[in-house]
Amino acid sequence: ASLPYGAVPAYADAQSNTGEAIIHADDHPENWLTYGRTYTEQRYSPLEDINRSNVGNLKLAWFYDLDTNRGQEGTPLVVDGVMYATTNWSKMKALDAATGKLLWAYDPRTPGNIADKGCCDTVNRGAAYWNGKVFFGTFDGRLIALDAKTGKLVWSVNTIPKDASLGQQRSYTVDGAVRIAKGRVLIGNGGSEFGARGFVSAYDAETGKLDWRFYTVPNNKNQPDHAASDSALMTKAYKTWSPTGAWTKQGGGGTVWDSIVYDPEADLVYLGVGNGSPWNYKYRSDGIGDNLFLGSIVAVKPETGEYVWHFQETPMDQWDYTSVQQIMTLDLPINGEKRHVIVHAPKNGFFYILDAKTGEFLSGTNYVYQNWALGLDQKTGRPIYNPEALYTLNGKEWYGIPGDLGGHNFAAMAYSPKTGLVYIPGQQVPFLYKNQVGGFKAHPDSWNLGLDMNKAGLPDTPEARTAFMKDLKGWIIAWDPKTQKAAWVVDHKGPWNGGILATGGDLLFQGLANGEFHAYDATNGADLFHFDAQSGIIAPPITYKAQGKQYVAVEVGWGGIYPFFLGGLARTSGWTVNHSRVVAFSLDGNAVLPPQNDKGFLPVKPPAQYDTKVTDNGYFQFQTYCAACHGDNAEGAGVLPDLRWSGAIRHQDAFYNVVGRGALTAYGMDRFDTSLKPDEIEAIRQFIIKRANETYQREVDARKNDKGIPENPTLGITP
Ligand SMILES: O=C(O)c1cc(C(=O)O)c2c(n1)C(=O)C(=O)c1cc(C(=O)O)[nH]c1-2
Ligand SMILES: [Ca+2]
Repeated sequence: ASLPYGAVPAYADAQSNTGEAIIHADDHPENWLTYGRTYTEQRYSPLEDINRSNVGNLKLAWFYDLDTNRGQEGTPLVVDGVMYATTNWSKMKALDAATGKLLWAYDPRTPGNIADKGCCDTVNRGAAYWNGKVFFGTFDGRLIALDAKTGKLVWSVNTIPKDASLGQQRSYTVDGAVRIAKGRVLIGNGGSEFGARGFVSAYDAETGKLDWRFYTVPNNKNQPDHAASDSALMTKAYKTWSPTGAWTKQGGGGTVWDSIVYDPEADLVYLGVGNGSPWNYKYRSDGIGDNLFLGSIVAVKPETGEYVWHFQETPMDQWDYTSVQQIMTLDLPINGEKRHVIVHAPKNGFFYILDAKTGEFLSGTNYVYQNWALGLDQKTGRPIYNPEALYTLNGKEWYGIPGDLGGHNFAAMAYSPKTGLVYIPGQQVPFLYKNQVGGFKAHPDSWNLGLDMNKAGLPDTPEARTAFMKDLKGWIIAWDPKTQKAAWVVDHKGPWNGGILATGGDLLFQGLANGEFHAYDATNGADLFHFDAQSGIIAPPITYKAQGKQYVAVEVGWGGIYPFFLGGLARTSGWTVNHSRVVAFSLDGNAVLPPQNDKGFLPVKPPAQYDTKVTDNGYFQFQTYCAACHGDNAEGAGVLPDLRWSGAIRHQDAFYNVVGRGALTAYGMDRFDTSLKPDEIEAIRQFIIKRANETYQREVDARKNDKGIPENPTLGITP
C-alpha cells in the first residue's frame, strides 16, 4: 500500500524488515513469517474468520502434488501471498498461496546415495525468510540462500567442516528448519545414531560468512576448537565425561537437529540438544558422568554464540532422549508473579517449565506415562532414576516407555493464549533396550548405538506383536501449564500424528497418521471437521490470508522414522501409501482430490526355497543395515519398497546389483559393498525370502478390508 510522503508504516514491512515484522507478527496475521509463526514458537494465529461455528463447512481450496513420495515434515512460510514450502529431498517450492500455482521451484540436487547417512528419512522441516531471501538446509549439509522473488541462488555454503566427519567415522545430515535472528541464519544437523559431535553454526544472512559455531559436547582431547563453545566445554562439560570411552571416536552426539529458537525478550538463542553417540552410556563414557550438554537446553548469545546457561533434562542419556523438541516461550503467572518461561515437552516424557532468562527450573511433571524415572527432584529438576532403566549399567534388558521415539517427537505443539493450554501431539511407542553383545563395535553405513539390534526388533509371534500393539498410542494432550496437568485428551488411533496449529477461532488443526486432517474445538477437543487426505500426515498445519481470505494449509506425506523402522507395525495407524502434496482449505473452496487408485505394496508370491543355514545371519545383517529404512523384520510400512515383494529378491545378481553395486542410488538406495561382503548380502536376500514366505498369506488376508490396508498385521500369524 502507498503511504503519504513522510508517513511511518504502522508495522515493519515483512519483505524488507523481517526481524521487526516477526517480532510484531500480530500486526501481520496474514503472514506466517517464521517456523513457529512467531519467535515464541506457539503456533497460534489470531485469525478467526474460520472458527468453531463455520469450520464444519471447510472445503479443499487447492492442492499441489509434490515430486517426492516420502515423509513431508515441512512448515511452509507465507510472505505477502507467496508460500515457501520445503519438501523431502530438501527441495523448495514457491506457490501462490491463494491458488497453489507453482511460481518457481529449486532443487539442490541432493545426491541419492546419502539417504542412509541420516537416521530418519530424507525429510526437511522448513525454511527461513529474511529481507527478500529464503534459506534452507539440505540433507547433504548445505545451507542455501535464494532470492525469494525469482528462486535464483544467492549463496550456498557447506555447513559441515571436513574434520567434523573424522574420516568416515561420523555422519552429518541436515533436515531441521533453519532459523534467523538478528541477521544470522542458524543451522544444526543430525547424525547421533551413527556417530556425530553436534554443533550449531550461525551465518551472515547477506553474505553466507560463518559468524560463530557452538559445539554441544566436548572436544575429545579437551582442546579448544576455536569456537564459541570453547570455554563452556572446557570448564563445565569435559569433566562430565570419561576421558576414554567410545565417545572420543564416535563424537558423543548432542546433535541439534530440530529446535533452535531466538527469544527477543531474553535476547537469547536456545539450542535443543540431542542424544548421546553411541546411545550406550557404558560404552560411550564408561558409565561415568552426566555427559553435558546431552539432553539439555543451552542458551547462547545471538551475536557471538557465547554460552549463557544450560539445563540438562536427561543426564546419562542412554535412551535416545533428545531435548531437541520444540522450545516454546510464554508468559505465565507463577505464585502470583508473571514469569517469562520456556515450556518444553522433550522425548523423556516430562513437561518442564524453566525461567527463560536464567534457565532456572520452575517445575516439571510427566505429560505421558513413563517408567524410567521415579520423578523429578522438585528443587533441581534432576530425574530420580528407576535403577531398572539403567540397562547399560545393570546389564539387563529394559522395555522403556517412552522409547527412543519419545513421548513427543518433532511434531510441533501449539499454545492458545485464549485457553491457556499447550496442545502436545503426545504418543507412546515402547522400545526394548539391550547392550550390544561383546562390547561396542561400530559398523560403517549403519546405526551405531552400542545396542543389540536383534533385540531392538520384535519377534514374529502373535503374543509379542499383540502386546506391543496394545502399547502403541497417540493423543492430543491439552496440557495446563498453570497446574501441570492434562485438562483433557483426544485419543488417536496410534502414534506419529502431525503437529498442531491453534487459532483465534478457538480451533486446533491436526493431520493424523491415518490420513485424516481434523479441526477440533480448542476448549474441549470436540471433533468439528475432518477430511480424507489419502496419505498419512506428520507435518504441522499453518494458517494465513491471501487476497483477503483465510486458508489453512498442511503438507501431506507419510514417513519419518516411525514407519521406516517399525515397518509393518506402523501400519496399524491406518495408512500404507504415500501420496505427497500440499493441501489448502478455505470456507468456499471447491477443489477435489482425484480418486485414490494406489493400494500400496501388494503381496507377490515369493520364491518357495531359501537357505535356512544363512537366514539367522541374514536377520542380524538386515536389522543392522536395512531395518531402519525398510522396516523391522523386513516388513515395510508403505513409504519405501517392501522388500518382501520386490522383484530384486528373485535373483542373486539382481539383488547384488541393487544392494552391492548401487543400481538404485538415484532413488536413495546407497551401495553397501564397502560395508557388507557378498555372502552377507546374499544372507540378507535369503532372510527376506524367508520373511516373504512366512508372511505372504497373512498379508493377502490382511488386505481383505475395503481400503486394502492391513489393519491388523498379526492376522494369520500361527504361534
Ligand atoms: O540423533 C540425531 O542426530 C537425530 C536426528 C534426527 C533427524 O535428523 O531427523 C532424528 C533423531 N535423532 C531422532 O532421535 C528421532 O527420533 C527422529 C525422528 C525424525 C523424523 O524426522 O522422523 N528425525 C529424528
Ligand atoms: Ca537421535
